[in-house]
Amino acid sequence: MSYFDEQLPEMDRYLEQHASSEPEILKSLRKETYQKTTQPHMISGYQQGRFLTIISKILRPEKILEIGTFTGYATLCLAEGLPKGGVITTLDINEELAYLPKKYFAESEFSQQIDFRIQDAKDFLKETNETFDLVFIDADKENYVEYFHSIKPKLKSGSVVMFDNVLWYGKVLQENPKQKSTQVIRQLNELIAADEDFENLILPLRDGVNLLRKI
Ligand SMILES: C[S@@+](CC[C@H](N)C(=O)[O-])C[C@H]1O[C@@H](n2cnc3c(N)ncnc32)[C@H](O)[C@@H]1O
Repeated sequence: MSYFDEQLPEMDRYLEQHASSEPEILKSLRKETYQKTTQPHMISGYQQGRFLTIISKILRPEKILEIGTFTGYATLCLAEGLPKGGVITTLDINEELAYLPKKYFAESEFSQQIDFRIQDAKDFLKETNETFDLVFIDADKENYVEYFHSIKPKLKSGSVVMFDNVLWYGKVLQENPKQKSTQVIRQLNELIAADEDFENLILPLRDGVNLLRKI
């Protein structure tokens, strides 16, 4: 769900009409996500998907990490920017839904470059010694601050991190939020803004993307 989608649907349509078109495989995946899942709004979708692809194509990352695969829409968008030999590791804890991303990953031209794991991201980040050029974090909001601390040592100068949903449907403006997720997202945005190891900007794209570059 995007801000414009709710507030000014005609602007949302205008934005889509004036962006690059979505590859056919993503159209099918989006359709099947809406048919087969109970929370299809979690999908990144058209505009954010094109944004992820462009960032990935600019960076040409050897190693991408995605936290929160869901049906694999953003995974395939990010994979479009991988150079030959590059790999995207994507993590999710939902085993029941895994058949869907698996099917589309296998069909895609990136099947050999996608490392899809059913694993809790907190465990993965504790175990891995890898470093990443591009990271997309789009999972359990309550753990966003923990993800920020654990991803930091796994970045190089120039690595890019994107946290999704950092406007949290506008709830970040609440001064004393009761919801834990809102509290954590507010804390995350403050931590990032104060961290001199990064330059960042919150893009008001869909539900807000905090875009960080490690200095
Ligand atoms: C918003 S969806 C991801 C959407 C996807 N990135 C896309 O663009 O279409 C969030 C996903 O995070 C997964 N998730 C939640 N907690 C997680 C955790 N601790 N580790 C890995 N994945 C998790 C959920 O199962 C869910 O599929």
